[in-house]
Amino acid sequence: MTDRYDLVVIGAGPAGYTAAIRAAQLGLKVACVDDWRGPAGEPALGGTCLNAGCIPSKALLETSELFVQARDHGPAYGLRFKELSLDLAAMQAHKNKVVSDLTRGIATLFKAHGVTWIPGRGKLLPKNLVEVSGKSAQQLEAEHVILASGSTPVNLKSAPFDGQRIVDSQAALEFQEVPRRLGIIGAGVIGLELGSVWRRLGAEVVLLEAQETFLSMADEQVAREALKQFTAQRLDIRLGSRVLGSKIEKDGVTVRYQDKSGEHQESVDRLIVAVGRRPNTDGLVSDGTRLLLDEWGFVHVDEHCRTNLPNVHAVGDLVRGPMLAHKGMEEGVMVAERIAGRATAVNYDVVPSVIYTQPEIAWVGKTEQALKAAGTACRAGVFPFAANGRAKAMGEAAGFIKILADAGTDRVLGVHLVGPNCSELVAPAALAMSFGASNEDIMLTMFAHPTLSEALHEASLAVAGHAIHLAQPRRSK
Ligand SMILES: NC(=O)c1ccc[n+]([C@@H]2O[C@H](COP(=O)([O-])OP(=O)(O)OC[C@H]3O[C@@H](n4cnc5c(N)ncnc54)[C@H](O)[C@@H]3O)[C@@H](O)[C@H]2O)c1
Repeated sequence: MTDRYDLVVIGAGPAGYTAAIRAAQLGLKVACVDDWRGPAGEPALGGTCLNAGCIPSKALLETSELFVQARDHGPAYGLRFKELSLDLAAMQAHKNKVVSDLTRGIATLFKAHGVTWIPGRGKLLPKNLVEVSGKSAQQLEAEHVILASGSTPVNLKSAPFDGQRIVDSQAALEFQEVPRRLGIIGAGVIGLELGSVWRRLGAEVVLLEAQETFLSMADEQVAREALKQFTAQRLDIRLGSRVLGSKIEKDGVTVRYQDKSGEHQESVDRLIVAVGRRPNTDGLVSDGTRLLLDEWGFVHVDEHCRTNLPNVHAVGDLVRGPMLAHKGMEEGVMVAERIAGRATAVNYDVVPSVIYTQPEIAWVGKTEQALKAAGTACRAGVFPFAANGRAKAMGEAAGFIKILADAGTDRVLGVHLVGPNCSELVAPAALAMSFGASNEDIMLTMFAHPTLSEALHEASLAVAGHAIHLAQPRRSK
């Protein structure tokens, strides 16, 4: 028998489950097909983000940061304890509980909204039929289909995953002991976050990064400050290092790489490969279904996430743009609303990015170098956390907030942050930008004292040349 739905979503990561819930809220009959299996082989909702990415990594980042705070700063803050030790099994158990609570939460939300969850692998056939394989094998008829099958880590030929010594970002969350020496290929978002976790817990960490420029997607001033802080934490970041090959030994891995000075070799206990992710399009559609991909292998879509096939949309990591859960979620909402007849759009100019290291790195809008390259004249205001009372009280006064405003119109074009809680502080900046705020709008807003967010206010005053808590302000009216 073939069940009929208004909408079938393939993939229950943030983009897919959000689309399914929003469509159900709008009165559509919705099914969501997903093949993720949890640690005991049970079907689990939430995709990579909840099960093996954003959420578990944040649990480990939080605990490892608490450990460092207590070990390195506790005594200076007047905290005395006999001995601080790490119970890695308990740390992992905490992380696993956070994950299972949240994935079960999605199941509850599906139930509450009347979304039918079908565990199994979905494949799009011609005429919007969806074939589900696995235990619940069946065919579904769909008026609309949303493809949201996500992405998987890129496997390098020079260092292929073996699941034990050479691992991807998922396996790197499951280490049952702290590696003595950890190698990471790629000093991007994942490399830096996972490197931070294991460095804080005592591992020596070497990151091999092919690019000569550190964090080339970030504002240069932010990247420079972050590199300074990470180097002080003894994250050994080697830029311009191209991996040539690797060899798994009895008790570790040897990596061969090349930089300007020649060929080198590095021996580590474990090697994490974090060189990007690729869209999951393998087996997503049948041979007879002519779904158009772009030149990088992403599903080709327009600004409203429409594919070349009638009534078939694609969202999240499967399509162009940054591979960020929140970008996928907004696309999911947009597509669900458009299917239900609303004229919703995503504002791709205001997508916040965050790297959850310590200090945290975040930005929204354009970098100073991108504005320069485009010939857009802008005014910059920078305010350091060293002059913010709350950051001082927290003992986390490194970093700054930088605002870039159009020199002619005063409109805020970019906000760049490095420092404590910047993952949260980027939200008011994104809010201001999504309302098309001018720098003066931020200047005229009252911020609570003493808070970290005052640094955002002071950065806006610095754009105009009169930050209150800067010793050497520019003279201005
Ligand atoms: N906090 C977050 O928002 C978050 C967290 C995790 C992942 N993600 C997303 O997931 C995706 C994947 O993350 P990622 O860190 O793997 O990718 P990334 O693109 O952020 O970083 C990969 C890095 O690997 C380098 N690289 C590529 N090939 C290499 C090679 N052969 N040798 C050495 N270096 C090499 C690249 O130059 C780049 O700096 C990204 O799009 C990222 O934005 C986001």
